[in-house]
Amino acid sequence: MIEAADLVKEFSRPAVLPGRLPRLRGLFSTRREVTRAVNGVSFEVEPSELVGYLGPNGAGKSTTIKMLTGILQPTSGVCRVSGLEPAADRARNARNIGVVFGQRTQLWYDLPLRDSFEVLADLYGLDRSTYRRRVGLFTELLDLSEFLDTPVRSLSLGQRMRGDLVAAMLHEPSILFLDEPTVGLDVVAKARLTEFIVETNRTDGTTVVLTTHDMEDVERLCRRIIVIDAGTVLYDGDLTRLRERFMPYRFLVLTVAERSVRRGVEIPLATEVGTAAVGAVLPYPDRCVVLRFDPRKIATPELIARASQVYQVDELSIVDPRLTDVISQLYEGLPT
Ligand SMILES: Nc1ncnc2c1ncn2[C@@H]1O[C@H](COP(=O)(O)OP(=O)(O)OP(=O)(O)O)[C@@H](O)[C@H]1O
Repeated sequence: MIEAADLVKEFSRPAVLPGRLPRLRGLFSTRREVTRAVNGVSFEVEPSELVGYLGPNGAGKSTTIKMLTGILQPTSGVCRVSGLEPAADRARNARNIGVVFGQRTQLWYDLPLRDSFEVLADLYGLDRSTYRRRVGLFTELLDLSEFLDTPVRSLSLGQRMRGDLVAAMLHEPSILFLDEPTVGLDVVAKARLTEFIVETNRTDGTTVVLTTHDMEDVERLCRRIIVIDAGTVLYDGDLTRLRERFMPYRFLVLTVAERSVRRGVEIPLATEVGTAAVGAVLPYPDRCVVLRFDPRKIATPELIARASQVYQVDELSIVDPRLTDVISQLYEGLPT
C-alpha cells in the first residue's frame, strides 16, 4: 500500500556567513547549506496496517509524510502510495489519501464547519447522498452536532481537530496520514480521537500512518512502529519485540503491610528499585516495594509467591517499563 525505498530529502538554503552583517553578505553569496532531513529511509506498509512513525524532534518524520502525500518531491529514492508516485501524481494520490497535520488546519477559518465540509465535498466531487451519509456518520461518531454551524475560528482545539479528521476522511480515503493529531488535546478529546482512529482502521480497513510524540497514543493504537532518528530508520517492528530487546524486564509493585517485614529471605532474579523507575504508582510510597525482574528468567507467579514469603503483601500489580523509557533507550542505542 505504501512503499518507501531509500528515500532522501535534502533542503538547501543560503549559508550564514561569518563576520559582520551576515544576512546582508548572504544576499551576495552563492554558498548554500544543505540539510539532509531524510537519509535513505525504506519501509513498506501493508493494507489495513496502523503504523506509528516515531522519532525525536527534527528526526525527519514530517518530511517523510510530506513526500508520501506529494507535498515534497524526494531528492532521491522512490515512494509509492497505492501504486502512485505522490509528487508526480499529486491529484490522483490526493483521492486515495486523507491527511491531518495537527499543527495546521485544512478548514476555512471564517466558514462554519459544515460549509468547510461542503466545499471539500465539491472539490472531491462527492455526490450528495455519499456526502450526507459521511457527514451523518462522523457527526455521530465524533459528536459534532453542537458545533457544526460554528465558524472554525471559534472552535476549541479539540473540536477543530475533530473537524480536521472529518475533512480528511470525507472522500473515503483508503490511507490516512496523521501527523501529531492529538497534540495539545485534553485527555477526553484525545481518547475520543484515538477511539475513532482505531474504529476506522478496524471497520473500514483504512491504512493509518501516525506520527506522534505521545507514547500513550502509540500504546493504544499501534502494534508496529517505525522509529527514525537523524533521517535514518532505527527500528521497524513490533512494539512488544522492541520492549523485549531494549527493556526486557517488568516491575512487580507491592504495597506491603509494613516496610520492615523482611525476614532476610533473598528473592533471586529480582532487584529492588525505587518507585521513580516505574513512576509513582501507589498512594503509599513509604509502603511501596518495587521489584524489577526479567520474565524470561523467572515466571511472574513464582516471583509473586517468593515475594509473599518475604513481605506481607496488601496489594500488588505488574507494570511494564514506560514506552518513553524504552524509546529513549533506543535513541541512545544501549540495549540492556
Ligand atoms: N522547509 C525546510 N527547509 C529547511 N530545512 C527543513 C525544512 N523542513 C524541515 N527541515 C529540517 O529537516 C529536519 C527534519 O525536519 P522534520 O520537520 O521532518 O522533523 P520531525 O521529525 O517532523 O520533527 P518534529 O517532531 O519536531 O515535528 C530538521 O532539521 C528541520 O529543520
